[in-house]
Order: sequence, then C-alpha cells, then structure tokens
Amino acid sequence: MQHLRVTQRPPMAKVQAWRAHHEEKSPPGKRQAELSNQQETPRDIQVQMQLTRLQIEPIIQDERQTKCDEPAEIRQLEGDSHGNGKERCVEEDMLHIKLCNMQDMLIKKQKENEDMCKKLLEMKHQVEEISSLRPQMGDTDLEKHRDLLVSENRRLRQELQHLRSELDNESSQELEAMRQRLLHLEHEEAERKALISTLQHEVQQKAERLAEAELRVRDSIRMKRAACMMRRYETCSVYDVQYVLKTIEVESGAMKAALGQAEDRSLHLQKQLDRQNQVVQDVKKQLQHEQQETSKLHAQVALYATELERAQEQMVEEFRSLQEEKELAVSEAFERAQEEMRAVHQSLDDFSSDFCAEAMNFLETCKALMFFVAPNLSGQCFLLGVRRNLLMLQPALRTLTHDYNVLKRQVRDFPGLVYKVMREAQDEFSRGVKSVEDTNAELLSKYRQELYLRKECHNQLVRLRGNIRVLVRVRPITSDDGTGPGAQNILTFDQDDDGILHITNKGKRQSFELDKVFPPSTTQEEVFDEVSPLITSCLDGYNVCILAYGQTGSGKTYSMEGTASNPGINQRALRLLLSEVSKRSRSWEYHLSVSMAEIYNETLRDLLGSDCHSSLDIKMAPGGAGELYVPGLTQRSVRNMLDINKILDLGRKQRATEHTNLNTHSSRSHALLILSVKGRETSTGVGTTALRSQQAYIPYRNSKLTYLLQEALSRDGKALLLLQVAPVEQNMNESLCSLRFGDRIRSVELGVPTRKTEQLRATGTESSESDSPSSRGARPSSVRKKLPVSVRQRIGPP
Ligand SMILES: Nc1ncnc2c1ncn2[C@@H]1O[C@H](COP(=O)(O)OP(=O)(O)OP(=O)(O)O)[C@@H](O)[C@H]1O
Repeated sequence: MQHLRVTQRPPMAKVQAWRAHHEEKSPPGKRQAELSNQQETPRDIQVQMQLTRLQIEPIIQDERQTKCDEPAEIRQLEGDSHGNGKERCVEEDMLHIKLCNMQDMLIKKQKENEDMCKKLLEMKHQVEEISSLRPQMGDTDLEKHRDLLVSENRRLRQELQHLRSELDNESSQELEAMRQRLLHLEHEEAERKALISTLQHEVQQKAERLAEAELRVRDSIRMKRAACMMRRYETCSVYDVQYVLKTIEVESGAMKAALGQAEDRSLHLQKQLDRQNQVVQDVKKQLQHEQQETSKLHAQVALYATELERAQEQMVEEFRSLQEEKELAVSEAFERAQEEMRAVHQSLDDFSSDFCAEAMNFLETCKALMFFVAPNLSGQCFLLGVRRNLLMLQPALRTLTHDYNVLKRQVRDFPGLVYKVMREAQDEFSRGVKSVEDTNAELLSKYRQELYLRKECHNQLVRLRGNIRVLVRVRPITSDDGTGPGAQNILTFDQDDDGILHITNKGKRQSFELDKVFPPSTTQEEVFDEVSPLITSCLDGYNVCILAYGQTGSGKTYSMEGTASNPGINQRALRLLLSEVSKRSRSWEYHLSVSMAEIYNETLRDLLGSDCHSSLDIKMAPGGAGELYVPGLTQRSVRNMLDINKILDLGRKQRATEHTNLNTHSSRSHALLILSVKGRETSTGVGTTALRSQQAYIPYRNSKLTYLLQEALSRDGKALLLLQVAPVEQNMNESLCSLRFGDRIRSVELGVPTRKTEQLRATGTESSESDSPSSRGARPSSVRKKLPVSVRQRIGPP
C-alpha cells in the first residue's frame, strides 16, 4: 500500500550521461570560468537549455505518471477502506478532492513548464539568429545580446529551480499525509481483525464449555438411572420386591390421602396468605391514606400554629399599646387628679388663709363688736360651705382611685389570661395531633402484625414446600472500597419490613423481597440468631445446609468464619450444638464429628488429613441408594470447644499453606465444613443421623461442588442461602446478579424436609421411620426410610 505514492525520480543517469558527453566537448572548468566571467557562448547557452529541458522532462513525465496512477490509488484506497463506514467514505472524498486539487495544480505547473520550454525555444531561435547575425554585428552588440541572454537564462533557471522545489515540497507533503492515513487505516483494520478473532475464540470456548456441561449433566443422569436400576436389581430380593410392592399397595392410599391433605393444607395456607396479602395491601392503603391525612393535619396544625403565633404577636402588640395607653391615661389622670388636688389644696389654702384672715378680721371685728353686738353666725356658714365642697370631692377621688386600681389589676392579669387562652388552644391542638398519632401507631402496629402474620404464613409455606430460605447480609463500607463516586452507598432498607432491600441503579430504585435482610450494622450474633434454629434442627435428624454466596470481598468468610475475637457461623454453630448436646444428655447420646474440605480447580482436598495435597474422589455409596460419599475424608470427633478450635485452626492453616504454595486466590476456592451428628435416644433407642455443610461460594459450573451440594440440597434437607452483598456502586452489577440469583433460589422447592430417624432393634438390624411434619400426621414411613443406616452415612468413610 505504501508504495502507491512513491514518485519516480528523474532519470538522472540519462542527464549525467548527456552532461558528460557535453562536458567532454566543453570541459566544466572552462565552462564555469566562462560562466563566472559572463562569457557564455550561444553554444553554451544551447547546451544549458538542452540540459534544463532534459531535467524538466522527467519531472513532467513523472507528474503525468503520478496523475495516471492516482485513480488507481483512489481505487486501491476505496478497496481498502471498503466497509469501514461513513467516516472512511468522508475521508476518501476528502482525499479525492485533494487529489483533484493536486491534479489541477500539476496541470497548471505543466502548462507553466510548457510555457517555459516555449520561451527557451524562442531563446534558442534568438541565439541561432544571433549567431547567424554574428558576422554582420559588431562585438559590442553581440556582447550586449549575450549578456541579456545569459541573464535571462539565469532567471529562467532560477524560476525553474523554484518551481521544481515547490512541486517537490507539495507532493512530498501530500504523500506523507496520505501515507499516514493509510497506516492508520491499516492499523484500525488489524485491530478489528484481532477483536473478531478474540470474540470468535471466546464463542468457541463457551460453546465447548456448554458442550462439556451438557455431557456432564447427561452423564450424571445416566449414572443416576444406572444406580437406580442397580439398586432395584441388586439389593432387592424377590421377597423384598414383594414386600415393597405390598407396602406400596398398602401405603399408596394413605400416602395419596396424606398428599391430598398436604396439598389441601398448602392450598389453604396459600389462600390464607393471599387473604393476608390482601389485608396487608388494604392496611397499606389505609396507612397511606392515614399518612396523607396526618400530613394534611400536620400542615393544618402548622398553619394554625403560625396563625396563633401571629395572633399572639398581635395581642402582645395590642396589649403593649393598651398598656402604654393605660399608663398614659393613668399618668394623665393622676396628674389631673394631682392638679385638681393641688388646686383644691391651693384653693383650700387660699381659702383658709383668706378665711383665716377674714376670720381674724372677723374675730377682730367680732372682738371689737363683742362688746356691742351679739355674736355673728355668717362666718360659720361659710366654713360649712367649704366643708361641703370638700365632702363632695372625696367620693369622686375615691371612684378615681378605685378605677385606677381595677385598671391596674386588669393590666397585671392580662398576660396570664392570654397565656391561659393560648395554653388551652395548644392543649387542644396537641390532643388532636396525639389522637391522629395514636391512630397512626395503631394502624402501624396492625400493619406490622399483618406483616408478621404474613411472614409466618410464608415461613410455614416454605417449610411445607421445602424451599430454601434466602437471607441477605450487607457488609459495611470498608477502606478497600476506596473513595470517589464508585464508593457511594447504593443500598437502602425498609423500616417496616426487614425482608425488603432497595438498590438504587442509575437513579432508579429496584426492590428485592427476601426472607430477611441484615443491614451493615448487624452483628455476628444477630445473624447467628436467625440461623440457629436451623442448626439445632440437625440434632433432630434433618439434613441442613447453609451456603454463603456472593462476589469476592462481599463478606462470605467474615460471616462463616469470622475473626478470632468475633467468630462467625461455623464456630458459633458448633458451640451451640455442643451446648444442646449437653442439655439433652439425660435422654440422648450424641456423637459429633467434623470434616473440612476444599475444592479448588476440580480438586477435592482434605483439610484435616495428614496429606492435604492428595486429591479425593466423590463416589457412589455401595449400598446402591444412589447416595454419594468421599472415601478417605478425615472425620474428627468433637467433644468440647477446645476440639473445635483446634480443628478449625488446623483446617484454616492447611488451606492458607496450600494457597501460599499454589499462589492461588481465595475467591477461586470453595471451603466446606461438614458436620455429622449421630444421635440415639437412650430410652427408646431411636437414632438420628444428619449432615450439615457450609461453604463459601456456589459456582454451578463446578461439578464436584455440585455433586456434594446435591446431597445437602436433597429433597429431605433444610437449606439456607446467605447472600453477601457489598453496598457500594462499583459492585452494583455483582450485587444485582447475587440478588436476582437469591430471588430465583427462593422459589426453588426442595420438597418437604424429612427427619431421619431409625429404630435400633435388639437383634442389631435397623429400621427407620419418618418423623417429618407430614409423616407425623398421616404420612406413613417410606421405602427409602427403610434402608440400612450405613447407607445414610453419606460423606465420610463407608
Ligand atoms: N459484616 C462485616 N463487618 C465488618 N467487616 C466486614 C463484614 N463483612 C466483610 N467485612 C470485611 O470485608 C473484607 C472482605 O470480606 P471477606 O474476606 O469475608 O470476603 P469474601 O467474600 O470471603 O472474599 P473472597 O471471596 O475473596 O474470599 C474483609 O476485610 C472483612 O473483614
């Protein structure tokens, strides 16, 4: 591709040969000396012109050739870029335009060259003419002409040189740009081809894996069928067959009836559940309505409160102005009264002084007249008048004082009155609010009660159907989650329903309903409290399986193993079982044993054995019951906490050492803790066997693990899935996958869990009876339960 735009250089050999030929005739030293002295002859000029022509011609030819090549290049480019989309078409168009421009330019340049050639020819003619005229012309004229021609020749040569360099420059730039573009396109194409081949490879790998999985499933079905057949044909004698047939005949009616009853009960419970759901929905609606009403009332209360506040402020303002007015009025009245009093006193004083003066005068007069006339009574009359006036003023003063006192009292009592009125209003409001709150609380408690009932019904349904219980534990945000937008929390919880988890995905909220959701604040103890009833039921003879599932770093190990100071389910479960065993020790004898295994890369390893490097196999139990066991898997008896701690430590250490040796990552390995409990009721001789297994991850593609799990998740088992999720945004996809997986698992029906009991006969042979909830009612013991006890010891040495 790159070679397309490489321009052919002028045939320099031809030029050099021609030059050598003429230099022979006119040696370069001589010619140069002539040129430097401006002494070129017409012959020299002719030679120069010819040389120039020879140099130009290849360039022109080259350009012509380039021009001819261009459509081919374009075609080539079109071919290369075919299928690279619009972008490439646009680029091709641009290149095409550029090429057209170049063509135009080349034509122009060619024309210029041709013009120049013509000029040169003319010059040649002129030179010839001059040479023919030379004999007729004088030396001076000739010299003049020669100078002119030489200078013209030099100018033309310079122009030619300039044009040539321009042409070279432009064409080389264009060529470089096109080369770059071509390289880029080639690079892109190579990348695409690599991508396609990677994808093809992946598709092929997936197809191979699918085929492999299909083959495995077919194998397992074939094996199961074969085992069934073997069981039927090898282990059962004619007598057994007859016995079985008879038992089936006898039992089938009762079994059908029991099945019918169970179905009826399930239907009834389903109906009840539907009813409860309906009630819950109604209550929810009512609650919503009440909440709306409450919010309305709250708004009204707030409105009233603001109005009250405003009224209070107004009242206070009015009260203040009234008080000011009152004080003003009182002070005015007081001043007036004082004025009046002063006036009265003044008049009294005046009067008394006048009166005294008068009286003195009068007395003087009287004294003077005493001797002559009888005593005069008019002075006494005047005094009586004044006294009457004073007596008339006194009630007015008293009324004024009384009014003043009343007003003063009113003013003093007014804030208290306002406060009282407001208090009453507030009391009334709070009574209203409280009654609304009480109604709400009542509705809420009813709603919770209904939820609880619904959960109970659901649990009962789960027990009857034998579904797997799915719990979710959300781990807290840790420093490993980093900072930034990826470390944002995306999970929220429902305050009223502990089985709801909301996940906010791109602004949208998705809700998942599970059996229980543990928020990050949940302690190990609280998680264990939820799991413990399941664990104790393995003492009653049920197969129990607890699985922790989740992406790497979501807290599976933390929940199952925990830390030394805060142990997880494994250690707590063993501790609980030990304490239960000691509680029941009066009537029961139990034997607890523990195995620990790890599956890594389809290799099952014993973590408690002396050689933890060797790989173990999973085999069909020889009893023909189609059950599996692991030959050579170490089982260690457990009697106290010391034993438990030793065993767990050993298992952990073996696992860690092996990981260091293999340089593996923990998330690719799957740990199993298998606990076997064998119990015997000392009074009746009834024995129970059960199996509990835990593991850290369920990859369904892992056949070894699936084999072991299919035992634990068998029809007569109780199973619990502990989904572990990380709360941050960067783990959203994995969290969604885990929750969707949990949702699907919740609907998986394992069948009614059955208790495994066996009656030990005095002769040493064993029989068993079903003690499942249904069997305790009407369901008779099944054929499966009549198998010898050794067959039920599934994992561990046969
Ligand atoms: N509930 C929790 N409280 C506090 N820390 C937790 C909790 N759950 C997990 N962690 C912490 O989160 C980190 C990852 O947890 P853990 O190792 O249990 O994840 P994992 O799912 O077992 O990972 P892997 O699959 O890679 O083994 C650990 O540091 C652990 O201490």
